[in-house]
Amino acid sequence: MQKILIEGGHLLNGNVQVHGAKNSAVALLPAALLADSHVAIEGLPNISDVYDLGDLLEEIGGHVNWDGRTVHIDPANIVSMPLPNGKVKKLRASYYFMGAMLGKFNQAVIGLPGGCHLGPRPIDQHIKGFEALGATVTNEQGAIYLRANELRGARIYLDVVSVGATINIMLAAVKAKGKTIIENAAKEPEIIDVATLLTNMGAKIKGVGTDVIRIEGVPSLNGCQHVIIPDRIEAGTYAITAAAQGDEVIIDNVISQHLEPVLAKLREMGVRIDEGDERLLIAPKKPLNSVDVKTLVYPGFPTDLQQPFTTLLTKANNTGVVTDTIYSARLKHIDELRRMNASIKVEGGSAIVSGPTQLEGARVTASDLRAGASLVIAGLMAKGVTEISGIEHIDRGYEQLTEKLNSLGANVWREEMNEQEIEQFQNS
Ligand SMILES: CC(=O)N[C@H]1[C@@H](OP(=O)(O)OP(=O)(O)OC[C@H]2O[C@@H](n3ccc(=O)[nH]c3=O)[C@H](O)[C@@H]2O)O[C@H](CO)[C@@H](O)[C@@H]1O
Ligand SMILES: C=C(OP(=O)(O)O)C(=O)O
Repeated sequence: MQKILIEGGHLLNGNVQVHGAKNSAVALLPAALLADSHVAIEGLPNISDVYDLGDLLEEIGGHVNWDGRTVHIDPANIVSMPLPNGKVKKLRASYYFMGAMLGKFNQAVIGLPGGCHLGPRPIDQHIKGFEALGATVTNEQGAIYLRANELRGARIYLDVVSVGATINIMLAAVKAKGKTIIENAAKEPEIIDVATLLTNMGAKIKGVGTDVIRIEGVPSLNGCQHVIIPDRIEAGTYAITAAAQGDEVIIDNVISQHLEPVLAKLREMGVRIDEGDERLLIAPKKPLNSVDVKTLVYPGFPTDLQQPFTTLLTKANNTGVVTDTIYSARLKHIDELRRMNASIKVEGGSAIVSGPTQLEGARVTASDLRAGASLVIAGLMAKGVTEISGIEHIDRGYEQLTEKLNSLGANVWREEMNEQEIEQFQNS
């Protein structure tokens, strides 16, 4: 087990390249099993969630070959094998095997998903959608059993705007008989990316990117080639990092429209941002002003950047209020930031950050992926050395984080934890 160490205080300069979107990748891989022949997906990130999903595809008979950042999936021998345990429990997106296997085989047995602990993360809207399409869904000893004689298109209104439910229902509906309409659908760019893959496979989907998606079922789907979109959350993390500790940082492979609410908030804080062709230049030349931030469904401010942004606010003048309306309990980074001298109060579900404070290096634990990112940014800003445990969460979503930061001038490294540290971490 490893930890990340950061010697803070170095000013960051230079270029950083963004990888393919984690939250697309983790849906594109299960979606590929719906095809009858070879699917190639280009630009995948080297992160543990992606490898775990590749392993799950192989467990059910898929042939998965990596050629650099391109994965080739031959789904011809995939069978409807139950996936009740093992890697499905490691990540959230294993739930996409429910929709994809139900769509392909009219049945699936998938363990309840893992992923970041952000408070309750129900999947009732996924199940509502599967049932509307004609499936019987039961929860037996922690695994979801889905069975249908045949899937039939239906009109499904989502009670909650959900990325996962929108994609999962699309995956199940593309081969259902007749028309499916998903109302109150989520509009995230990753949903459009998955619909693009499915359309290239021969699916008939209209309206993605709006809150009404219409799907006309087709009997079969073919193989295809697909290029993944850039990861807006990784790009946003580097934009926030640059605002916190940068001189001039250029972020390459960005669709800046995907980051509008984050760039707007950074500009409101006084950060200079130049938008170029697939790149952003971030240059925080002046003292930062605090802002309030409220997370919302896309195109609002993304919950996945709330924790990193909270860290940035510790450097700004005055008080900023951060409210996460998607995951009100996504606050586990706050205690760790306080250990580093941040002045943050939690009141009524909002984090009230008073600044500016000089953060100080400390031993802290990443409880989830973006809490990890927020602590890394804090470590870069802090005086002294910060030690972060729980970094397997960070590796779920950030490729070569230490290498990328060091290329910008940071001093970040990994070390093996000793037995006592592992014990402390496991008891924390
Ligand atoms: C793999 C992946 O893409 N993960 C992203 C996805 O997670 P995920 O797809 O799990 O998140 P959802 O969009 O489904 O969740 C949004 C909100 O809806 C609630 N909800 C969701 C489903 C449901 O059946 N019932 C229900 O009540 C959730 O508790 C949450 O409050 O979107 C989240 C919100 O942008 C991001 O933080 C995650 O990074
Ligand atoms: C919450 C996240 O991921 P997951 O849904 O995969 O746990 C995230 O990417 O911030």
